[in-house]
Amino acid sequence: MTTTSRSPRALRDALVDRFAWLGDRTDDTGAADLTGWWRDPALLADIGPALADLYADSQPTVVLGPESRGVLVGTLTATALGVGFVEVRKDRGSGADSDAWRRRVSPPDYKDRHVEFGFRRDLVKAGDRVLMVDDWVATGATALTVKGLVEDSGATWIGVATLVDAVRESRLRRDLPLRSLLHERDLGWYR
Ligand SMILES: O=P(O)(O)OC[C@H]1O[C@H](OP(=O)(O)OP(=O)(O)O)[C@H](O)[C@@H]1O
Repeated sequence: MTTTSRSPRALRDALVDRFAWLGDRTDDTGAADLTGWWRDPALLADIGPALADLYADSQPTVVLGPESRGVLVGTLTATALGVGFVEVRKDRGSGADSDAWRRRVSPPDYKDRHVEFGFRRDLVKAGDRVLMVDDWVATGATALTVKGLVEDSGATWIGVATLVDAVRESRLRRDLPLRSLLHERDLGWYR
């Protein structure tokens, strides 16, 4: 267990309080303004430990976070766990070191995009136990693609910890598996 300064209920209330919707909400995460969460020092300190606690008994050896906000919340979580962190880069393109890079293209995400995700092969190895962390999960395209990359590497996949669960297919919660601090409906809007 890591340590948060407040109960899960109080943390959820603080996240809801600091959250804002922008625009007309037609753009899912594009209309969700999470920036208030990072501005509150006490909230910033609690987010990593709270995400880590979602998988308290799983003993990850590394945390993976996709660009861009997965890098922010993933780093907080890895720090709370005392393990290292791997950036999962998007649409990195080909480079001279392409053999060193593990890549997969996603199915359509919440913006109907096919995104290429990747990380350096030597950063995730067989024997690692991998926790993925992100701010928001909608279609699950990002999470499923990262899961595939981890399986390609021979490492053990634990699951996904996210701040907000906005999944459209509930089977994803079991299949990924996915655990969250908030559901989209806690933020005052639900399809
Ligand atoms: O479940 P999915 O449909 O895959 O959507 C979830 C992803 O979308 C958001 O990232 P976004 O693509 O907006 O990237 P950004 O953080 O770089 O803005 C969010 O941070 C997740 O990574």
